[in-house]
Amino acid sequence: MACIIWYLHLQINILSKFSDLPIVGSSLCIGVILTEFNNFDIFLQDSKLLEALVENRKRSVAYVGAFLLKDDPETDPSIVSGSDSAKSINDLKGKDLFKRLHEVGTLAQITSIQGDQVVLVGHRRLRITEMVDEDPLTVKVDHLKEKPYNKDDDVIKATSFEVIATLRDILKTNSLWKDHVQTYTQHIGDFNYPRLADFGAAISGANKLLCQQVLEELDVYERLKLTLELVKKEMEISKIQESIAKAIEEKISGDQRRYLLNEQLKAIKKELGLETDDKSALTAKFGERLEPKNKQCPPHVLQVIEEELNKLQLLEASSSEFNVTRNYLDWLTALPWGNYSDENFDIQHAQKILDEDHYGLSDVKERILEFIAVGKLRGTSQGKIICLSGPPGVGKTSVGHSMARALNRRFYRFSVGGLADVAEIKGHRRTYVGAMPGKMVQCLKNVGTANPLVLIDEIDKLGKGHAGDPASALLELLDPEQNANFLDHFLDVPIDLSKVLFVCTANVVEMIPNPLLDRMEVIALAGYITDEKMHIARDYLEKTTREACGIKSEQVEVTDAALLALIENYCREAGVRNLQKQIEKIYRKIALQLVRQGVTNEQSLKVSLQQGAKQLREKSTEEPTQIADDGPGGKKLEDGNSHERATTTTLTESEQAIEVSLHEQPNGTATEESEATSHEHLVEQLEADKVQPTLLSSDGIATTDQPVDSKVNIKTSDVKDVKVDNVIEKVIVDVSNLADFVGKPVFHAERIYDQTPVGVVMGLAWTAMGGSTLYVETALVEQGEGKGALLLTGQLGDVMKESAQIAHTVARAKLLQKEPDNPFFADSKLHLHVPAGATPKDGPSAGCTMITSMLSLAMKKHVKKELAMTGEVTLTGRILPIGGVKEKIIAARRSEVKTIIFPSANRRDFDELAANVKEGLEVHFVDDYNQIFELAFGSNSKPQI
Ligand SMILES: Nc1ncnc2c1ncn2[C@@H]1O[C@H](COP(=O)(O)OP(=O)(O)OP(=O)(O)O)[C@@H](O)[C@H]1O
Repeated sequence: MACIIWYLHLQINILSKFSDLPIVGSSLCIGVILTEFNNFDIFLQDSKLLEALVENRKRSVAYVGAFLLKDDPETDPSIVSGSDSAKSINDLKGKDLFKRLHEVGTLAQITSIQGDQVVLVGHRRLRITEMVDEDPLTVKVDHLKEKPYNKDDDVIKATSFEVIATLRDILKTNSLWKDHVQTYTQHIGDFNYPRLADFGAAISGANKLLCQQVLEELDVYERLKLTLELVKKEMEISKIQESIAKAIEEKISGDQRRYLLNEQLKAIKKELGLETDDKSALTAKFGERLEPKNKQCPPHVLQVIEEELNKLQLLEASSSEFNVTRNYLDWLTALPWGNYSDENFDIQHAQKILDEDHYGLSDVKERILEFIAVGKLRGTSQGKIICLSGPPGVGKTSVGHSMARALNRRFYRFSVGGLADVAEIKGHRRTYVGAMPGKMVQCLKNVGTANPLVLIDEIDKLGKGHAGDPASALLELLDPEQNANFLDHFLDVPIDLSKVLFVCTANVVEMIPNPLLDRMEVIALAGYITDEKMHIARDYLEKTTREACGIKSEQVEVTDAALLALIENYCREAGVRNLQKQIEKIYRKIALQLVRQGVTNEQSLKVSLQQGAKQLREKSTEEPTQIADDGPGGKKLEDGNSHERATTTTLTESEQAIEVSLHEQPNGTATEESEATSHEHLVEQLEADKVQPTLLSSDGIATTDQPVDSKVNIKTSDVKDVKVDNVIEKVIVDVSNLADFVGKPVFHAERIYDQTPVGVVMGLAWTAMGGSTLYVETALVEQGEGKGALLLTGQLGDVMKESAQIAHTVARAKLLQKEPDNPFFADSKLHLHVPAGATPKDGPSAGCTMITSMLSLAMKKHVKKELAMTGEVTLTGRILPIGGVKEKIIAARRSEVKTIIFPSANRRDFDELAANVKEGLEVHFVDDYNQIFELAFGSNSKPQI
């Protein structure tokens, strides 16, 4: 008992110290989980308590009691931290403190005291019985012992094992527990069940209230169960901790990996020069690009480039501004500053190239040569804008191309047909998203020289934009006065376009905006007459098409008659594009025909080759005798393979059948005897079939040559390599089979009448598609006094309608002059029609034709046969000039007109025409309608009865 008293005494002091423990925080748990295997540090703030402890220790009383406080905010979740109760814990003394203590606590040994730090080791359980002193709090206690238990109880054993196993598992996964491992392994022999339960609970890190439960539990089995619960919970926490750690580790390592890979990628890109974002790489790239043109590059451009490069360095690589600047620099450095191709002013060379590419067009070629000659004398060819005008397909674009070739300039073509946006020419401002420079800057970048030949196609079809006027922008571009400092909106630095040679093309010159037209040198390409088309077709179109189709000239023949028929019946327009299409059509069909033939040949060849090779191999093993070839050029048999290579004979069906029957000999091998018989039979068959073997050319197309004696070839084929002469299989396109290639004629003769009836006269018209003939027909609708009137049909435009009114008046005056008593016009309602009704027509040039048609009806006289006329008429009967003389003459020739009447003012145009265009025509030039009257109704014109 003395011992107990001693203990009690000690513990009174210790307990009083414990009143301070809540302040120290971590020491709270000590009150619950102190075991003799662990040391715990606590810090005491209560000086009185500390003094008492030091005093006790000096007296070798080194034991205290440690108790957990009730309602402690750290242990009891129902107490909100910072509340009044939590705050006042430090101030608790005496009874108040006593009431707040849990009854069961731990007897702890003080192992050291350093300042306010006290190190405790727990030993056994205590229960408070009564309070002895208030400050420091001193209490009486009972020592508690576990309830007796059966050491061999299986359930207790099993539970304890489970606790141990769980603790081991936790130790494996949780590194925090490693410190405890040592203690655990050191004292493993000292463990009994209650101590194991205490140890497990002490290191579990569970809630202190739960630990207090373990402390208060005196039943060993129950205590073990409680501990097991705590360590199992700990195990789960460990697992969660592990998975959290793993996930975080993965995330971190993933990020790190990505970072590393990115860095590597950057390094690789840089190494390969692909690094786009790298500013220094970009600067180096632009610098490198600019290096060769540095000297020729204008200083103002160099300055801008330098400024932009500096700006680029300051910009964030991911910013949009950076991309804009980079794009801008890209364009700026890509332009061929000061890089010119050497111009060739050699007239002979130019003539050669122009003749090489185009037939005829002598006047056009002459104009181009003149232009080059001027360039030679001046040393430069800029300053002029050439406009090639004419109907479609007359070669405007290709003449432009030839010009570039002749002058040794790079060629660039762009079409402005329907172009309505000025930005297409002048570029967009850089600030817009997706901004692009204009066509000219694109052209310069594309061609890589600063003096290309730029062909602006379809300039007459320029659109009218709501955002600016493209014609005005073109003016700035084309005008030699302005284009030395052409300013593209995107580029924003002046570019010198004065060295660029501009060639425009147009179908109708009148449609070109006047200020533009004013600056142009118009060269008209009128269209081709039949004779010219024949030459173009023969010497140019056919040749190029044949090559394009991979056909050899000896395989095809298109006769002159077929070509003529093609031109006259299918391709009557001014240009030759349609003619080109038709020729292509013919050649495509021929190509198909040849390939089909070639494929058949190839297949049958394979069969015969296999057969022949097999037979030869058999033969050469059985009968090595060499047999001379009796065909021309035959060779001695060397081996089966050489035979296989050389044999190129095609067999007919019957031949193949025999080959197959040979092949199907029993045992798979033909006997020598049966072979001999079979071959004889084969030869007979072939003779009967009149087989014409065809030789395949290297490209798989059957080539043709001389017919061969199939008997000789086949006879030798089983022992020798066969040398078969080619069979001619020329495809001939003639008038008779032309329709098989190009279908039925599309055009029928423009001539409706052989001899025009009374009231009908042939006129000549001009359209954007070239010239054409047209009839003006006048008929009487009704007659009666004062009924004179004029009805018009045939989709006539306003000008043509007016022209008809004028014609009516002039015709009336002329009739009055010629036949004063004839009241025809005053009393007749006339109907004037111009076929074809579906085609809109306009213009004043049919004036004289209309008058003649009306007079013919009035006087009931035919006009002269094969006569056509054109000319505008004034009210007084004067004849005014018209346009498109060449086109009209070409159209007249097509309609087999022999006599043409033109206004006198057009004589100059006529004289300029080539002799072959004028050939065989009787052309009259007139000033006044009276002259036409004489020519149309001359002495041989008789009134109709
Ligand atoms: N005199 C000629 N000699 C040889 N080939 C010609 C001749 N005239 C035109 N061609 C050929 O006719 C085809 C059409 O010519 P191109 O495309 O130049 O016509 P275009 O007048 O520019 O037509 P569009 O007004 O429709 O643009 C080209 O293949 C061209 O080579």
